[in-house]
Amino acid sequence: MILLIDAGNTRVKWRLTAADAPRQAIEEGALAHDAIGSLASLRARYPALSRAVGCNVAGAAIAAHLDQTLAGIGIEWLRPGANCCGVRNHYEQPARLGADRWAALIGARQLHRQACLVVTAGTATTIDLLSADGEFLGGLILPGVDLMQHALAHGTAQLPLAEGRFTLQPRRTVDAIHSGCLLAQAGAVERMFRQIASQPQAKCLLGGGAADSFAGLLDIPLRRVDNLVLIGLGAIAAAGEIHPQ
Ligand SMILES: Nc1ncnc2c1ncn2[C@@H]1O[C@H](COP(=O)(O)OP(=O)(O)O)[C@@H](O)[C@H]1O
Ligand SMILES: CC(C)(COP(=O)(O)O)[C@@H](O)C(=O)NCCC(=O)O
Ligand SMILES: [K+]
Repeated sequence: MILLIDAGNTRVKWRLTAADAPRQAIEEGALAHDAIGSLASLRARYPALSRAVGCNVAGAAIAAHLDQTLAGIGIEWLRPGANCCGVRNHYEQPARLGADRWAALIGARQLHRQACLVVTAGTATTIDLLSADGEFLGGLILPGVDLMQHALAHGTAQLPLAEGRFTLQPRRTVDAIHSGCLLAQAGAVERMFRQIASQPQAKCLLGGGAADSFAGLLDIPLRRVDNLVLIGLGAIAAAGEIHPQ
């Protein structure tokens, strides 16, 4: 039994799987950073749990807390490399790519073996290009929806942090902010998708906590897939492409 862990800047997503069936969740969940300790109960409830494979982009303190919580098992942390599970990493410095982005690309490759735009709407939004041959060609990082709205509220005198409604012709401040932040996300996605739109069966795979806030604005071939990172980690673990520390 393997515990897959995706430690993002807002939430830690986790999935317990059988070693030979990484896509079937025995149990899964998402935790706020201050609830990481609750993962310790999995060891008592699942004595067969023998491995943990994770990626962390939330900093060393979160990694240390997870390592401490799962000390009896030992977490094998993913470090992006040049190649893994049929995906080639064209980042100038491959190891500098976010491990979540790397795992999500590998997860996407498991699900769609044509040209693909891998979009994760998390704390930040990432928009990554994967060729039909599994080449990671590069991608964007932009503030997530929430971060955009917080930036406006904190960076200006008059803009509130308040819920607005989406409209194409906003006539209220809160709607202007909400609509601007959502269209910024959708615009970046649709603009990047143009690079692969003409390729056969090109598709956008969209996941992440904020995905549903703008998925409906996207006028491109789309598949909503949450937890691409966990799917990728499962594939990496099953392929033996992550090496115990
Ligand atoms: N229902 C929602 N509508 C819009 N944004 C949401 C919603 N639920 C969560 N979010 C946002 O999603 C982000 C967290 O998503 P997640 O994929 O867990 O991020 P990360 O991987 O960065 O931890 C946060 O910015 C949060 O505000
Ligand atoms: C861009 C990210 C912050 C996204 O993380 P998240 O929003 O999922 O917490 C993360 O992938 C990261 O820290 N990347 C490292 C820099 C890079 O990918 O170039
Ligand atoms: K930072």
